Amino acid sequence: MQLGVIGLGRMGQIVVDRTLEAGHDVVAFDLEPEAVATAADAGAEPAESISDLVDRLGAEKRIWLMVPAGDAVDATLEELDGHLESEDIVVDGGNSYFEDSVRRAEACSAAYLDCGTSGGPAGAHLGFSLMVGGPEWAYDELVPVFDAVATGPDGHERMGPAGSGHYVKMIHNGVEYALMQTYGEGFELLHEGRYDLDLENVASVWNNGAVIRSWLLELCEEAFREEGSDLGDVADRIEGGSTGTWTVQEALEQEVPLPLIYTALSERFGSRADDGRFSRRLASRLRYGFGRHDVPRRD
Ligand SMILES: NC(=O)C1=CN([C@@H]2O[C@H](COP(=O)(O)OP(=O)(O)OC[C@H]3O[C@@H](n4cnc5c(N)ncnc54)[C@H](O)[C@@H]3O)[C@@H](O)[C@H]2O)C=CC1
Ligand SMILES: O=C(CO)[C@H](O)[C@H](O)COP(=O)(O)O
Repeated sequence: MQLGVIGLGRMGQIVVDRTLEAGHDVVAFDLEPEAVATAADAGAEPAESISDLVDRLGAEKRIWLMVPAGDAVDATLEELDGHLESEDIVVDGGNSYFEDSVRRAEACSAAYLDCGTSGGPAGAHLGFSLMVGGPEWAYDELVPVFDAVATGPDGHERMGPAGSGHYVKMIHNGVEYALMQTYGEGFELLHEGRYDLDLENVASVWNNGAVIRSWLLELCEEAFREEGSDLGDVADRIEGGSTGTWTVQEALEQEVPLPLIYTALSERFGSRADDGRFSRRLASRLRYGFGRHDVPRRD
């Protein structure tokens, strides 16, 4: 099969490599010429623009987008518009908002597959886990590519109609936030607690047979090995947050309680207060108000 890949960053390059390794042909484009050169070194046919990429693809075009979620997806689809027919297939493998994917599927002249992709660049050697939404015929047609990009045939599934792939990935990310938060809390208590513990050793022993073993826990072990038990100079600030925000918004709309995911998201927002949390400062001042307790002051 011949696949066009647009967006050759951390994730897109892996899509290129794995598709080539499985014996397929790849035509590759990115706004950054260096990224296109890297894909060409790996064996892909380089394209100079999106219309050049389209021209290099055969009659039935299969195109995988791996650009940042949001405007970049719309901009790419706008450029593809006019070059696509109903027998063509576009896959969006990024972390797009599922309602955007429903809208794009309706507007796109080709069959549109929204594909939630999990595994991250660090898991690429195993292949990804792919959650796909959209028309069944298009999913079936792309099975050889999904087999290549995923861990294998068990690493991808069609979830349902348009939007369902990105919907499942959005909630996956909410779970990811909460798991990271709970490992963080456990290790914080171990770090602050009664014993002087080597946290890499704790993570390692937990990863060998413990109920709570997982890939994220293996990554905790790696973090303590590389940064030390006190996490060295890693700052108390967590970026990201869009997929977790969408998960919480959806839960509010569906009236489904998910306090753990909400708390994990709140911790991220709280971590970004430059000057300490206003709410905690007010609570401290109120303790003086009612109890004449001392108020710790800034220097
Ligand atoms: N990094 C991760 O752990 C994961 C990322 N994702 C999602 O995959 C998508 C890509 O992520 P990354 O590869 O990490 O981002 P990245 O920032 O490493 O790569 C994005 C690439 O897209 C290119 N690009 C941007 N706009 C473009 C356009 N209009 N036309 C052509 N190329 C364009 C950029 O030049 C860049 O090379 C995002 O939606 C992200 O949320 C999904 C799962 C895991
Ligand atoms: O989808 C992913 C992992 O599964 C991406 O790494 C995503 O960026 C994680 O979300 P956030 O940036 O909000 O932490």
